[in-house]
Amino acid sequence: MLKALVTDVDGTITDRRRRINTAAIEAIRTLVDSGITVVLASGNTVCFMDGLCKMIGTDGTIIGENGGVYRRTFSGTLNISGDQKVCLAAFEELRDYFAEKGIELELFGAQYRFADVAFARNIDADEARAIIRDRHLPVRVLDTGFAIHLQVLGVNKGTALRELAGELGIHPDEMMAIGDSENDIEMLRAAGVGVAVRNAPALTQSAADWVSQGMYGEGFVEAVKKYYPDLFSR
Ligand SMILES: O=C(O)COP(=O)(O)O
Ligand SMILES: [Mg+2]
Repeated sequence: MLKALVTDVDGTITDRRRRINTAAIEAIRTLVDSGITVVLASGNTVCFMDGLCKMIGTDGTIIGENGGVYRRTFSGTLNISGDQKVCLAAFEELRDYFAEKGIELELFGAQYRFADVAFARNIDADEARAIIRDRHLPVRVLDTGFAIHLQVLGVNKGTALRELAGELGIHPDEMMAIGDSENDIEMLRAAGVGVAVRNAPALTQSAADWVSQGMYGEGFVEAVKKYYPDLFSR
């Protein structure tokens, strides 16, 4: 049996408007009560995810800031593998570029972030990518559908999944990962089983071993039932 489930949050256990799917919460609790480690893996901040883990009922093992941070259990040490200084320097270049066009970039949760930079989707991510490329800045632009993030190259949810697997004493092949967006691609590849929910873009779907029929939280529940049939047959 797959020993751990690593799940994205926004767009995977929530709908497009970020309302959490209550059947997904129930499914996660069934896994946790059966001894499966459930890891929430998001672009979001540690403090946001801590509250979410408490209320859903996991042990607080998380991957945050798109792999820039990860931690085993609520009381574990927070590992910071991103480099926020580099991301902030790139953000300043983007901020100045878009300011000249009369567009103001709105940072998300800056005071709560350790490793990456996130801001509102009021610009075209591809235009930001072109600026980053032209200026040879060592960051990647990620559009999650909920925010735009800047992350240093070589850090993503997949690298964090592998490192976390080491801390948990299990192999990535014994893990299942579920996601909905381009920030999930590496973790879908890194895990033994990678699942994309139906609302995921084509590139994310093609990185998955299996794609659900249902969208958002319904797709999540479908995947959990498919890969853990014994836990849901009663
Ligand atoms: O923080 C975001 O932009 C999206 O978060 P997610 O990785 O949970 O989908
Ligand atoms: Mg998502």
